[in-house]
Amino acid sequence: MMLELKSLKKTYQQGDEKIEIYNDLNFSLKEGEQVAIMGKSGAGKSTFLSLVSGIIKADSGDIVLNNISYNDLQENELNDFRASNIGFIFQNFHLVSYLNALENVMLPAKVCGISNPKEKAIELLKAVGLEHRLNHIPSQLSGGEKQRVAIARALIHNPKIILADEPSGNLDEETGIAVMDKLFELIKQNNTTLILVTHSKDVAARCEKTYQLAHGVLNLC
Ligand SMILES: Nc1ncnc2c1ncn2[C@@H]1O[C@H](COP(=O)(O)OP(=O)(O)OP(=O)(O)O)[C@@H](O)[C@H]1O
Repeated sequence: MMLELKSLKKTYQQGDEKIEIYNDLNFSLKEGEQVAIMGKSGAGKSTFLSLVSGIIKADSGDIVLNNISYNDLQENELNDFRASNIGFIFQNFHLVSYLNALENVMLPAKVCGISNPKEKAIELLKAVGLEHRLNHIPSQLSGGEKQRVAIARALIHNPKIILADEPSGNLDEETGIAVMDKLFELIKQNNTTLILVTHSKDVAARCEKTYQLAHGVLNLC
């Protein structure tokens, strides 16, 4: 297995109250698999992605990605591991506002010390149809263009896995479809593993499997 979540327990403290999100969450994913996660608002989908990314810690249990156990890593090791192994695509794009499209895409490659970041970034921006927008900063790009920059950025360091949180959530239907077409084309080319959180059945249907998260359990649909 490429990714395993073993008996994860996660609670949040809200004032005096403890909210339990998962008590015993188990999940596994093979390399190159694409899965969608659906579920009601508040079910814990974003929490799931944050745990897999190592940004937040579980109360107990373990996550193993590519044979590396998160429990065995110090915080700085986990940060390095995340930077080189995981790509992110968010609903709100999360581009750096003062960097142009090319510089935004080059960022993860620079962090990971990948060679020829500029050539690779240009290649990916061409692949998402943005070769004419290399020098535009985010405020000069449309929503669909920003999301395509975010897709190029998520792929530049050849991550083992991409975590996408409502990647087409802020786009009109037609643009959302075009952006998803591009994402899936690139992911299949590179055999990249994908976990995609979405409220859209159409987007989920592009994945090989769909899980429903409810009451702290992931059920295959
Ligand atoms: N840092 C936090 N502190 C306290 N409670 C939190 C925190 N983050 C999330 N929660 C709570 O945990 C629950 C799960 O949140 P999460 O964002 O994972 O849900 P979600 O399934 O992604 O929801 P949505 O579809 O609305 O984005 C929610 O009830 C939320 O209020």
